[in-house]
Amino acid sequence: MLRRGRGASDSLPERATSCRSATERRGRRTDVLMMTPWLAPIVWDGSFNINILNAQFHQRHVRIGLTVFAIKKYTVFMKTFMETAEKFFMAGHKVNYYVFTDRVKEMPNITLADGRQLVVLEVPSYKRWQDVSMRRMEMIRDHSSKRFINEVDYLVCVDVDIKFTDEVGVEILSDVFGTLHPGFFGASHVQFTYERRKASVAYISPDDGDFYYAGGFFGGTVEEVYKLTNFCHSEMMTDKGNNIEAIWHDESYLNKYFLYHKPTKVLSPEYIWNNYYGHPGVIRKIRFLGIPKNDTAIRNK
Ligand SMILES: CC(=O)N[C@H]1[C@@H](OP(=O)(O)OP(=O)(O)OC[C@H]2O[C@@H](n3ccc(=O)[nH]c3=O)[C@H](O)[C@@H]2O)O[C@H](CO)[C@H](O)[C@@H]1O
Ligand SMILES: [Mn+2]
Repeated sequence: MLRRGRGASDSLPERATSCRSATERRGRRTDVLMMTPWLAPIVWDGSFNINILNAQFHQRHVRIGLTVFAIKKYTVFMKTFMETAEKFFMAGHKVNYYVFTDRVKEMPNITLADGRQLVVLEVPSYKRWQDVSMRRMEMIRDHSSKRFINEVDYLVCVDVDIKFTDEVGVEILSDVFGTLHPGFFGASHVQFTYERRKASVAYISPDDGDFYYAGGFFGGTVEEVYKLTNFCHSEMMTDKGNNIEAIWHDESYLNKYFLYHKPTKVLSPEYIWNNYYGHPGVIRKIRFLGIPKNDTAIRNK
């Protein structure tokens, strides 16, 4: 029988306090922008309670696909990428690694935790590194409709020359999300390195723009990632037909997409940091860190 005496009501404040305490102990973030002007959350350390979020996503039995490309010499990054992902990426959830490569034999042999599997997808390579980078959009699009839609709920699409250095969990998941580029989160939109030549379909006027998003970390539901990658690939093909290529390749087209299709969640640069930018105080956690590479030694090889 349901008791409505003192005992029951006494336990309520206690439970409420324990839910609030994690955020309250750390204090509210007043040092960073926490919400976009279209009311999408911006995810910073201290802005969420991972236990509540984990419980919600476990209830939904969510399945997450992590797409990564290791074409030609970039296979050297795979071991560290996988080892650190096993430690920090979506621990405790169902994860499929989708690794696109032209060198299947060079894939590392790593023991995965329960509920996680590696799917190696053999794909062609391109001569120019810019084409390798840009064609990711086409390949993610094609596999989204053919395969990913049947296997996972969300896709997270990232660069390979990176390691996980702290937890990246379900707090990032939303219909469609992008990540603030570490070089521009404090900058004004006129300083963003959007494509500024009107001849390119990736052009963004100096009057426009919300944020500058990094090409190396975006995602969303499979349906939304299909729309995003389809847009970016089609726009790249239009430019190619007109003999123009946007200044920062896929990243420029991604920024154009997000200008007109606002992300439903925005990740702080904690999720794509690079030590090249030092260590400002607002970055309390570095979760995903670029590995310094010698571009001339590794690109186009
Ligand atoms: C962290 C970040 O935001 N990175 C973006 C940035 O440059 P990056 O300088 O980080 O580009 P990059 O050299 O890492 O290339 C992008 C990705 O393409 C793949 N790759 C590339 C070449 C190759 O031979 N083999 C291969 O596998 C690999 O997964 C790599 O991580 O700008 C690029 C476009 O200029 C992309 O938008 C990247 O996502
Ligand atoms: Mn990279």
